[in-house]
Amino acid sequence: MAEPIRVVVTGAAGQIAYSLIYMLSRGEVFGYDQPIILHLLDIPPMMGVLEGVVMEITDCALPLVVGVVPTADLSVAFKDVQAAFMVGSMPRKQGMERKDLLSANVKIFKAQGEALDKYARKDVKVMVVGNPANTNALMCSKYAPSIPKENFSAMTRLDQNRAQAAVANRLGVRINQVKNVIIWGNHSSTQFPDALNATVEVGGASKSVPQALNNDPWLKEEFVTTVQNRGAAVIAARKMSSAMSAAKAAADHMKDIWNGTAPGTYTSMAVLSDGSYGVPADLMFSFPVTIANREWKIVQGLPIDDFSRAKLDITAKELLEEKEDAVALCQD
Ligand SMILES: NC(=O)c1ccc[n+]([C@@H]2O[C@H](COP(=O)([O-])OP(=O)(O)OC[C@H]3O[C@@H](n4cnc5c(N)ncnc54)[C@H](O)[C@@H]3O)[C@@H](O)[C@H]2O)c1
Ligand SMILES: O=C(O)C[C@H](O)C(=O)O
Repeated sequence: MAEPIRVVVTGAAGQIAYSLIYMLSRGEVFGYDQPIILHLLDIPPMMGVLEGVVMEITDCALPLVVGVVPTADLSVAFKDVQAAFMVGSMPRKQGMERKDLLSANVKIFKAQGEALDKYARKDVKVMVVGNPANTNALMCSKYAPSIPKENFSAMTRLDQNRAQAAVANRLGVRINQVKNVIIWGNHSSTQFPDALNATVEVGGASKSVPQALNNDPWLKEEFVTTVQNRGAAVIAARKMSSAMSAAKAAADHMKDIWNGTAPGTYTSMAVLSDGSYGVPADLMFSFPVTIANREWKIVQGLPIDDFSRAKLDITAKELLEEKEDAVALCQD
């Protein structure tokens, strides 16, 4: 058996963690032969609840879990971790935009960035789930200067999964027949869900999604707004934000970092912009990426027409504003 790896989940007593921990513990992310030591971080008032989660992990009798470290201490939580799921933060309530959470949450990511810098392995892969995820990830990496910036990403995989499911549904095909749906920009209602470059497999042949849909106006209208507002729709229905689907997306995201993307396939994640597609540099912007050897590369050369250009610019502008606010908040 391989040596165990240390994996931290923050917000470990919360909703998303409750589903995510089980997926990690089953081997769905790091592999069915990879033992893990789970570091579970939450805040002091949640230690009693976290104790219950630890009891349940024990009672699941999962052979890959060779250690569990519940803690409210950042120096313990981040010590020697190789993978970090940064979930812990406040979720939004009905009527809020995700960026309304910036003042409540960004300082959490500043403090945890500093702790990652001090205690984690330098090759740690850090994915941010807590909202506003892109800007939290940017600030987390800024406060962890000894860890390569490329090791930080923020999750837009839930949006991608939503978009892929919506396209598959519209076409009446199975989810795995649809490939290369892209989420551009912010994990917010300004994101641009783009199926214009996506493909669908029908009867062994690959076809472009716009072609398969006969250039249905749905693709540039209802599809975009439905995916942009899906998080709010779940909150309106559940009175709580998405958790099972968010945990699944977090597992998908880290699994792709760990194992790479399949040939001919790309995935979306928010990574540090290098100016590709005219997006300002130094923003955590969701791009299509391919991954090999645990390193991502932004997919280059996709066609961007005037419609897409306008959408990319709107979401980049929002991220620039969030960054400015976050920098100011972290200086307080
Ligand atoms: N990126 C995405 O696609 C996506 C999807 C769903 C939810 N989210 C976000 O994920 C976050 C968590 O959602 P949830 O439903 O699990 O919320 P939750 O309230 O159920 O759980 C959050 C947990 O974080 C803990 N926490 C708060 N401050 C902390 C800190 N400083 N250190 C460690 N833990 C801390 C809380 O005590 C709580 O146990 C929210 O910000 C939510 O908006 C993001
Ligand atoms: O929408 C939210 O606030 C939660 C989450 O980011 C989601 O997309 O479901």
